[in-house]
Amino acid sequence: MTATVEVEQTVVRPVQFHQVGKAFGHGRNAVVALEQVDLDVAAGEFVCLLGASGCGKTTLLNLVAGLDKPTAGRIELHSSRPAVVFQEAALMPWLTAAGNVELPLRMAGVPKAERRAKAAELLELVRLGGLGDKRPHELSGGMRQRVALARALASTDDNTGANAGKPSLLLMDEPFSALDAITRDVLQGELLRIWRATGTAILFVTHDVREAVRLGQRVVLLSSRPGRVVRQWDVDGLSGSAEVGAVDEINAALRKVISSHAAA
Ligand SMILES: Nc1ncnc2c1ncn2[C@@H]1O[C@H](COP(=O)(O)OP(=O)(O)OP(=O)(O)O)[C@@H](O)[C@H]1O
Repeated sequence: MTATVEVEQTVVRPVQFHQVGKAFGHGRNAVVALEQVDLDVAAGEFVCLLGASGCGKTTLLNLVAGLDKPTAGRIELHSSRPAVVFQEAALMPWLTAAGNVELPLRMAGVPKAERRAKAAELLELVRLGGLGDKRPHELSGGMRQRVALARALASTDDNTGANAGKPSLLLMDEPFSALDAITRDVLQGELLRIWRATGTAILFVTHDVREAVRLGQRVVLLSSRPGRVVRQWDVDGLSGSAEVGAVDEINAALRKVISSHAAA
């Protein structure tokens, strides 16, 4: 008699949503922001989350970041501490650029010399080498977002203690939408370079279909309130007419989602 041993191939997924719901308030006045959301992000994957205004994108990121708790379903997190990059850089104005990047390392108890070296390395990565002693008001909007990105990478890079061996996950909430078109275009390219260099998974929220298709490997469309996953597209490596075709198709689906909500 032969025994069969089944070896389970477990793919590490930094985050997995199982039928997640989130309601604010109670009873008749409750606002259901998310309903039955099933979503996962693989290690190193770049996922863009798209949806109309108010469909629950920020709520979803807040749940992953642990800033809020679901009211239904379950979220499995298998990543080092996720960090969020917001629309506004939200830097500490009294700290230098390097001091801001060092902050999460300081809070994690990383010794001074080590965190200085790490901050310098990350500022190089976001092409701000040599500007570590500048304060936020001395930097442009695009530069401040680069500092915010370096700070988030410092936070997710913590691979010690309970985080050892876990994949990193970066959460980005419309990080470039307050920037001018040229700076946005440059930073999108920079983000792709940094994503490839670091291998971190990214969950990126945007309103902009073009941005989602340019950056993401997968685009996930949420319905209008309550937010649910309506459709997903594999957009990895698209270029030329295939990229334009994907943008048109996703734009049409987004418009449909928005108009069905408006008619409700
Ligand atoms: N703390 C809260 N209390 C009550 N309602 C909330 C709260 N936070 C969010 N909401 C509601 O939940 C819904 C989803 O909000 P959320 O900010 O997640 O949407 P969004 O898709 O990120 O919107 P936008 O694209 O405009 O930033 C909205 O109707 C919002 O008013």
